[in-house]
Amino acid sequence: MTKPATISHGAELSPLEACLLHVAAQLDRPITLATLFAAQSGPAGELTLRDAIEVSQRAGLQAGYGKRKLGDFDANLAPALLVLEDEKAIVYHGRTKHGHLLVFDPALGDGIGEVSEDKLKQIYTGYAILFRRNHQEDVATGDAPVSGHWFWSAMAANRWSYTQVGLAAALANLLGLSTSIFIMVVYDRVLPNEATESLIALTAGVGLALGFDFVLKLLRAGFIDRAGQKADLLMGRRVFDQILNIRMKSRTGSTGAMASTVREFETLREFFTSATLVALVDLPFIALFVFVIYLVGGPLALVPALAVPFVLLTGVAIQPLLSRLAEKSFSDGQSKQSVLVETVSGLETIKTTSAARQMRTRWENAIERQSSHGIRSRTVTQFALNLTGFTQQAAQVLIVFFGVFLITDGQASMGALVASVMLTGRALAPLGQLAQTLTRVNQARSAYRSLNALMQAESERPPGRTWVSRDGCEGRITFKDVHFAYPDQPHDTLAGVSFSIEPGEKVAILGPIGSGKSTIGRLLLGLYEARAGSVMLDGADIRQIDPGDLRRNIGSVLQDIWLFSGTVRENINSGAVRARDRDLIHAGKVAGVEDFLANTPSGYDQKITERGEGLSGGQRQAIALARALVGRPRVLLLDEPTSAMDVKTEANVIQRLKQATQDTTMVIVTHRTTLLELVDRVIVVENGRISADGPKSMLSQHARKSRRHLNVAAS
Ligand SMILES: Nc1ncnc2c1ncn2[C@@H]1O[C@H](COP(=O)(O)OP(=O)(O)OP(=O)(O)O)[C@@H](O)[C@H]1O
Repeated sequence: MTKPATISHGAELSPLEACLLHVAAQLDRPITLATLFAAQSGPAGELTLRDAIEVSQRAGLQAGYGKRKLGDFDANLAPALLVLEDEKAIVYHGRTKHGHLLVFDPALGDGIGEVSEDKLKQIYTGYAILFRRNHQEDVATGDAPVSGHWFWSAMAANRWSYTQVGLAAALANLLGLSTSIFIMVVYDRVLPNEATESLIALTAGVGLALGFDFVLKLLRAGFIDRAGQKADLLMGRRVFDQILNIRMKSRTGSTGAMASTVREFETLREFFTSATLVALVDLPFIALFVFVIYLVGGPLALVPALAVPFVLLTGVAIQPLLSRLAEKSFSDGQSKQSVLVETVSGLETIKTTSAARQMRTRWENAIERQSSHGIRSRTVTQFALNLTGFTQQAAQVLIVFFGVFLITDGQASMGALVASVMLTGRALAPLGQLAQTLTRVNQARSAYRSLNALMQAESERPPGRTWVSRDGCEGRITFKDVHFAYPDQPHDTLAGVSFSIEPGEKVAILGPIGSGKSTIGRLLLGLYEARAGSVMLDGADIRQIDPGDLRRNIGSVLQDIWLFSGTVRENINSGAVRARDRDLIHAGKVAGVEDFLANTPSGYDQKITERGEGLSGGQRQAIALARALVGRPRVLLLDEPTSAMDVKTEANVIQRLKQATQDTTMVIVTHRTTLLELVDRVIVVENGRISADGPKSMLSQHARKSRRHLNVAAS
């Protein structure tokens, strides 16, 4: 048996992944490993079929998954990905003259081989993914048609469900006429003639219509639910992916506000998948009811014909007010959420400082505003609701009033009057919910607006964007006259920074606080882009490298350590794609994680709470360091990696790190002289500029001057 496809740092590619990379390369829409890894959502971190389709679409391919017989495959369908049993896959390329199939099988290496149709039939699941290229222009402009608008394309995908809802509503409304007509016929024909047989036949007919109506309503609810589920599936992931891929500079507003915006996805989804929509669908049928009243009761139709526009106009009149109130209540919700998130995440600090009062005041202000806007919104809604109720009842009373005159004049029958009263009630019924529906329309619109702004924010992975795929890297870092300013900052944080670090070189970046040291690291990781100049890895501008590939090759420990809830193992392994146990243990040893895990019964499976609470600062740093090391990256970027460790632990970590990273390019941002043991060269940054760059010995030659200048603490 041959070995499975591998990538440079050892993680194995599944057959599906290898096949997808092969197809994408064949169709000239290459997919980078990083893109592939970023899409994996299977339980064991593997690529699912759904992920495969999503990745293809992002890369500018149209991909369709479905059932297809092996005999149907001809040259037009190549290349196609055939799903085999046991989670295997191959790529179909065509047929030979003898009827054999030409296939790429990742288990057999890079070439294309032949296989007989009968042999393949035994393991083919019957399902395949077919691919087609989007036009190059679509890809270049980033609007590949398959991806479409995050919201409207999902709605469009539901068009059949909504057509069904519309048809069901039309039928239900037609059937709704039956009871009124039934009563009219009973009054006018059955009662005077005592026609019991007709009565039985009519009752059976109406009974049938009511039963049908009941089933239709059930079906309608089912269609709407299905549309909701589909919308969830199509939009939910896109919204979350956008959060993951949003450019740091586009991340505006607080964490709470962003979370609140995303939560509003629920409001939007619910609007399009709830009874509210049904109420809107019923609106056009009012005209039908008024027309039937005209047929039945003649001039009586004037009453609903006037009542309906009256209620509708009231709705239109309160619309701007409701819209303004919905916007306000939306932003109130955001501020409330911001205060809440900030308070909960900073609880320890808030308790130990006098910030509690400040946060409570902000919270109370937000609540007060929300409640006062809520009251106003409810008052307006209630007013409209009462007015509609009043109009409905007044219309029915008026119909009876005029109806009596018409009957006396012989222009209408008793049955026509009763039917008109019932039909008027039915015609005005959808208007009863108009005020609430309008409120919800406005809420949904506010939610859509802010979610759309989030979805339109600049992404690191815009659809259709392709990168040059690079597997490994040598580790040469170059900054060429880099200028950079944070968003909304008037001054450049980095003003013309240039340096070059050779593969395997170890460099410390020193400088006073706020001088721009960490910013250099953020630019290297591609978290922010230089305003002018370029940041390069192995001679390639990092803007040409897939951000995932870039960060996979640069192991980093940032100044603010962030651990997520889960086990120590999960936290460390998140630093690599499918990390192997031996890499985990190696990284844990070097970073000093094993030292403190040795005393725990669960070892690497020890649970960590959110943000690593429950661990000491030094322990958190050790886990973060192990996370940076586990993928055995060619570049290490460490921003104060040991600042919370005691002297002995730090010394041990430094010794082990020195041995483990002999070939690694290392950039350490620090104030601590102890870490200088790891480096050969220092770069000094002051006010966003490089003020010195040279061998480490430069520090001891100018020790006193440097200390004062660089803020380097004595060890
Ligand atoms: N996200 C941000 N938005 C706006 N300004 C920022 C942001 N992060 C940092 N800055 C500003 O950029 C400047 C440089 O910050 P940086 O974090 O690079 O400093 P540093 O040299 O690493 O400092 P320290 O030694 O304190 O870590 C600071 O003046 C800071 O106020």
